Amino acid sequence: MFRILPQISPTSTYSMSDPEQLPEPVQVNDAKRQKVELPPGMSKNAWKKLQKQKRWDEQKDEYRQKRREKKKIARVNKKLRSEAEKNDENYHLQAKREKPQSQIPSGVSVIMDCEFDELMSDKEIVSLSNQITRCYSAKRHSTHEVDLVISTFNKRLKARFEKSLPDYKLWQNLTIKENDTLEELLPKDAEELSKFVYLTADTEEEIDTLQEGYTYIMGGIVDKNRHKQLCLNKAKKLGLKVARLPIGKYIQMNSRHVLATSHVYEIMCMCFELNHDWEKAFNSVLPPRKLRAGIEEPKEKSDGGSTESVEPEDKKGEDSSASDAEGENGESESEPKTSETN
Ligand SMILES: C[S@@+](CC[C@H](N)C(=O)[O-])C[C@H]1O[C@@H](n2cnc3c(N)ncnc32)[C@H](O)[C@@H]1O
Repeated sequence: MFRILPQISPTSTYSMSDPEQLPEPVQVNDAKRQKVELPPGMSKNAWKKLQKQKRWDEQKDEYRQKRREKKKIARVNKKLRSEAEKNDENYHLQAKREKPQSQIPSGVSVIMDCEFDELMSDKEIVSLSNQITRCYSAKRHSTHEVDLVISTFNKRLKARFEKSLPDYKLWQNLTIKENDTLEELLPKDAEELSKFVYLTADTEEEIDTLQEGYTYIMGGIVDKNRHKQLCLNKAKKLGLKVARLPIGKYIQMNSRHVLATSHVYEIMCMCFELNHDWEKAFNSVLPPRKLRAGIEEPKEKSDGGSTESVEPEDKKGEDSSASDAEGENGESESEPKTSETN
């Protein structure tokens, strides 16, 4: 029930008690461009909100039922996948590794550039924090020392660690730069700068070997590739070389070649451990369900593709990654959205 109020303009002089003087209902176009009568006194926005609420009330049971079914299917699939992965030897290469007594210097450094706080949702920040934890674990278990620096470790990312993993301050062999941005960490000398390479899937330039004396930069962002060419453009602005991992050369994937940051770091560690055998390194890190054996790869769409990026699975007991926690469209079930435009 709503009270019908007349629309009063500053020049109106009619009396509220005289129904004869009430203004005519206003005609508006609804979303389907049909003319509908707007109750007098009700704004177009309020009317649209009300219609949306009505639609939601009518459809919510069906929506919830569908969501329950989808979750059930996802649970079954997850179980099947994890059983398949249990039997995959390559994938367990890295999981089975013991922490080495000492590490062989790799001569390579990695920077995770976390200057993208504003571009992520809270769930994506949680996922990124889980990825940093995975990188730290990979670093400690690697036979080779692959130096890792986390730059611009502040805002919600830092808050997440303070709240859920306060022990991170005791982590050794990982350099956390709270206030230094990537730009501030780069050398001013052009020759030195030429040994810094920003890794991105958005280039045709491909890495052959990880070169001693080089620093490889990874974008510390979880975005399901919403922000196309974000890191490529940042690298160009900073005058950095760019390169992608040689995925297509060695393996075939079910989805686009955009990997999660932690997978990229883990692959680099495994590459040293496996005598620069990229194929083995990819197979030991990427879950088998993401790989395709012997099937010809379809051409990627020129707009950057529409398939999902590959997120690492979160460990048991940790928060789920953004891709797991969100619905297919990243929406959550709640009231209908009211961000209508007029
Ligand atoms: C989830 S991706 C970020 C995607 C983001 N839209 C972008 O512009 O890069 C996280 C990071 O992992 C690294 N990465 C992902 N896939 C890669 C690939 N195929 N080759 C090289 N680096 C890759 C990049 O450094 C990238 O910034």
